[in-house]
Amino acid sequence: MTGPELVVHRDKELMARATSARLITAIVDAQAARGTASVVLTGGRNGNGLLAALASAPARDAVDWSRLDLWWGDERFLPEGDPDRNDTQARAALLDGVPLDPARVHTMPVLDGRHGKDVDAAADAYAAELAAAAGPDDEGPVPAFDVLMLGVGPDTHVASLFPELPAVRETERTVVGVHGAPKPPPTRISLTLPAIRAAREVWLLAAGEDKAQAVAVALSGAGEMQAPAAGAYGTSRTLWLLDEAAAARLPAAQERPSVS
Ligand SMILES: O=C1O[C@H](COP(=O)(O)O)[C@@H](O)[C@H](O)[C@H]1O
Repeated sequence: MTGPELVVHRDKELMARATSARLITAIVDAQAARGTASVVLTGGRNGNGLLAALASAPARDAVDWSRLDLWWGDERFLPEGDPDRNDTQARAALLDGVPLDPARVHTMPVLDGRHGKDVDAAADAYAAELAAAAGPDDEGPVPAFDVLMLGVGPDTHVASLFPELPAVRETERTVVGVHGAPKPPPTRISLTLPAIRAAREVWLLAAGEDKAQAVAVALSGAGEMQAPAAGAYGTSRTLWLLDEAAAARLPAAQERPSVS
């Protein structure tokens, strides 16, 4: 377990641009060290803002997109192409504009696809895909992702792990079907905390004053059942990337100077 490091940016636009630069560097470094890189994408406003910033960053050409594996931390269980799916939004923001290898874009299953309406079977299938990608050096049935990103919801949810729902209590499975999520749509697929914790680096993204309370709670010793974001950390690094509005309610001891 790694303790959280905080970086506070002036506003959400700057946060998105700085984080896209950080992600480019992380991918290039991983590709230089291991030949390939693996990144877990998040949905939501901050995740899509970051992808849009990356799309317009000149340094994006430093990435070898054909040697990048993309996974998702969670997905809204909706039909393929639905505008509310996280993968649809990620394609529009970035993925359709870069030369990825389609075989390395590991989207989560769709409603009415191979598993019909059975979200639990769909989650099991994604777990099997992750297990097949795990190598002998990886601990357990998930790859050691280079960077796993999580948008933090105003209720402290990350991925589709909502406070007090069974998914956040999962200790064995790496992917679960989520039923009755308080944020629409109610049926989702999510990585679990054990899968998230297999990542080398976990980056938690939060911008805007509606995230300030969640950030303060998660970073003030709350339990992961009440505040799932508190249970998300990486094996090498746990980085909270915030804007000033989201950092506004942190205790003074945790505040960091803004970067411009
Ligand atoms: O529904 C979801 O919400 C969270 C947070 O989204 P935000 O718009 O409040 O930033 C997101 O991280 C997750 O992937 C998504 O499915």
